[in-house]
Amino acid sequence: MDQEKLIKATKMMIEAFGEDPDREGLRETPERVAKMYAEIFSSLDAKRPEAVTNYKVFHVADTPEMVVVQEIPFYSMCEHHLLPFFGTVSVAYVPKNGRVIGLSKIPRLVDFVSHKPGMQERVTTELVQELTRLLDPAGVAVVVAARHMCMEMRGVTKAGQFTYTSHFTGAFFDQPNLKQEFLDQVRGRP
Ligand SMILES: Nc1nc2c(ncn2[C@@H]2O[C@H](COP(=O)(O)OP(=O)(O)OP(=O)(O)O)[C@@H](O)[C@H]2O)c(=O)[nH]1
Ligand SMILES: [Zn+2]
Repeated sequence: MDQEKLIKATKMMIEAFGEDPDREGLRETPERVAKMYAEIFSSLDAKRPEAVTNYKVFHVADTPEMVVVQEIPFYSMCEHHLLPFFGTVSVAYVPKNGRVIGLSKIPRLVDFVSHKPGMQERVTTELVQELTRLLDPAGVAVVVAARHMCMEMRGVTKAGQFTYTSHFTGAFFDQPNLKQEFLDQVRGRP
């Protein structure tokens, strides 16, 4: 990420607001903002989740029916307004041939797909795609519940609403009872 450019752009924005970029409270703001974007858009630099951590696959003798990780908090930025959207992601997968992944890798994948400018729909589908690529499970289920600051602090200004998105593949798509079991676990828990 081009830190110099971000520093210059932030200074220009402060000037465009009609504010004084040299006043005490704002003097170091361009540097802070540049560092902040490097952090919250870290996936633009990493490009692939494997650049941040390994995604070792483990083998277990008895394959569980499904693995569920509930309500993983996430923060992202909408690409339309560069304002935050945030909430929780619940993820489940059905292992194939005893293949499982370290549990912490699922929140790490959530961070990877959300640390760039995006849309809630893409957080949802990219998470499914990455888990499928890394583990090749028999099915993946993802439900995202999020609040969008671009709908709360500006524009339509409707506060406190959750937007839900979901994506189901493989066994979750083919077997309605499995999908229902997952939904029963995450329902009403935004
Ligand atoms: N589908 C989807 N839309 C989003 C997401 N985040 C923001 N948006 C919407 O993106 C749209 C951008 O629409 P535009 O008409 O170009 O922007 P705008 O004039 O600022 O729209 P308003 O928000 O209605 O004032 C808005 O309707 C936002 O609510 C998201 O994650 N998914
Ligand atoms: Zn927006």
